[in-house]
Amino acid sequence: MITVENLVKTFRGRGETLVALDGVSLEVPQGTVCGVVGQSGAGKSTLARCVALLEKPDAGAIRVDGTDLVSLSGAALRAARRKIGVVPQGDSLLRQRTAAGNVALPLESAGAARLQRRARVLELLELVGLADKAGAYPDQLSGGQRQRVAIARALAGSPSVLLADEPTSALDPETTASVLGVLDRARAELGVTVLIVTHDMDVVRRICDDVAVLEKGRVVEHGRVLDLVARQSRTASALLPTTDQITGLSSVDSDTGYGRYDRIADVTLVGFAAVGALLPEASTRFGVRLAVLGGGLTRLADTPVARFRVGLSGDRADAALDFITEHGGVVRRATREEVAA
Ligand SMILES: Nc1ncnc2c1ncn2[C@@H]1O[C@H](COP(=O)(O)OP(=O)(O)OP(=O)(O)O)[C@@H](O)[C@H]1O
Repeated sequence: MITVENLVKTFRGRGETLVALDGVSLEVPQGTVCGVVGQSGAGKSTLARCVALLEKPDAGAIRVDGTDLVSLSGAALRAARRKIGVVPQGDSLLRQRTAAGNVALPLESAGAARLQRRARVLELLELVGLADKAGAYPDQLSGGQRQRVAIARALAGSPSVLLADEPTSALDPETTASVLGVLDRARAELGVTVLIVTHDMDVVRRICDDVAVLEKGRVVEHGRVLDLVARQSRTASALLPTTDQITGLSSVDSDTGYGRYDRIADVTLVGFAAVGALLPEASTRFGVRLAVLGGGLTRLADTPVARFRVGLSGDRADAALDFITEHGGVVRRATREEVAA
């Protein structure tokens, strides 16, 4: 488990102080993948650099398995650094070393014996699917393969935390999938806690259990991705299909305000059962006609999630929406003003 408590980091320059992290707190349970997202300049990389112990925060604590790493120095700090594997931003391999040579580097620094090193390097290259590329030089590898070697190198010291700063930037979608697959495997097979800094919400969609949204050095949203999409949140807006503006409803009924539907609502459904069955069941049970006006289906890791804008016609439209809510759907009824707009 990583716990970040009230982290503050400022930079001084040309007479002014820039607050990059303004009291950031975060909890990442062991074995989960947490995405750190936010606009450019929000403080994501600074947070990653502090957690990697490459930057010393002005205040606050970073606890990994209970130990506050900020308070360490000397040999204890060096030992703590080994517990945090870092996949740096961009191309970070040494050109003159083979894939195996790059992965071996941290093991050499730690003084591991030759035979032990060999076995560990092969094991790690196997994990990232590159056992057959042990002797290849970085220039002979694709961008995605180089990134997977960097992940293997970061895992060499058996860290409990793996930190990756924009691991998929500049990669095409297929290569991105293979790199994310490797990070997911590291979590599943080694139980490593993974922190990924990214501006790509698709990375969050595909592998993150948790997400933290940074804005101007502060955490403005943090939690389980599946919990956040089930409410009105920034994460839901960024990850779920957009429900289109209500169109084709020009003849607004002066009594109901809802045009040709008795009710219009945005409905978020999480999980196989809800996505597959809830809307038709509500429609049949309450004798309500239900039309999908917008939105769509997406997938968050292995879980299907849908957000639809629906129009309901029938006397029991409200009862049908209540039924959807009672069965785990998240319903937001459109207001008359929204419909009339
Ligand atoms: N070494 C530094 N010296 C001075 N200012 C810095 C330094 N590192 C970061 N900053 C500033 O701190 C703020 C946060 O930067 P940071 O790189 O952490 O943001 P970010 O969210 O990672 O942005 P990006 O997505 O563009 O990488 C920015 O205003 C940046 O200019």
